Amino acid sequence: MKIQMLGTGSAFAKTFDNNNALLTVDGRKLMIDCGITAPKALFNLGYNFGDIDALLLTHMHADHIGGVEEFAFQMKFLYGRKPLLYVADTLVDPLWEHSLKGGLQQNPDDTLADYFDVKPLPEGVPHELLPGLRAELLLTRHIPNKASYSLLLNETFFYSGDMVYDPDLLESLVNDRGVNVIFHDCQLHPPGAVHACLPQLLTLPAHIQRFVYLMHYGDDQPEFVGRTGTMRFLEQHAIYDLDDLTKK
Ligand SMILES: Nc1ccn([C@@H]2O[C@@H]3COP(=O)(O)O[C@H]3[C@H]2O)c(=O)n1
Ligand SMILES: [Zn+2]
Ligand SMILES: [Zn+2]
Repeated sequence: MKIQMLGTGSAFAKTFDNNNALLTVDGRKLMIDCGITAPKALFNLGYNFGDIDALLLTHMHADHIGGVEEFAFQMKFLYGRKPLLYVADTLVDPLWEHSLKGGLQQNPDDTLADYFDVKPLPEGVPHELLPGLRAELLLTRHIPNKASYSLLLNETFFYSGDMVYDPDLLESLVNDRGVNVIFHDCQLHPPGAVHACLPQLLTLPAHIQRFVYLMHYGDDQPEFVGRTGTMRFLEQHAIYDLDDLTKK
């Protein structure tokens, strides 16, 4: 599996694009989240929406879903096909009713299914998204009373949707489930009200920090290089082979 971050920025970052990712497995591509900057980021990297087989959404903030309307319209009117859309079963209805309907609805009975092959995912149940790519959604804490999901990919790769610091979860993923790569959102400055912040992540024990790669950071990230313990920053646009990350 290869993973390329289309962006590694926080919601308000301007020098980094939204924290969205492109996974390639056996020649097929799945996007994790599709924020406001995703259409331009894909274009700048030489891709287009026609290259994408499936989209997986973590939660309903614009840096994660703000590009979905363009994705849907391009697939319908430029590429003439419905991509797979994986989203938590609890978010299917709000995604359409609260975020997409205003732009995408053309006829009164239009739904998300007019644009996507919608695959609602229950929490905690592993599912094959593409051949060779399995995912389990984990409900993780982000905004009170607003569902947000993190991802356990192919059993050992944890990818945080936006989430607060949850050391118990990280400990149990590593100790009990064999997770050996953790991509984690990281707010550089405290307090970590809705995201884990760097001072909190720096308190993780060394045997966890060595698996952690930081993403979803602010524009002043360059000032923090070398100040992240044994955790490393992900670089947007770099292509990482998961096998290489697990060997480090
Ligand atoms: N209760 C909240 C809600 C939102 N926010 C900020 O708005 C951003 C929305 O995208 P995000 O990536 O989840 O990061 C959120 C916070 O920066 C915040 O700081 N506190
Ligand atoms: Zn975000
Ligand atoms: Zn968020």
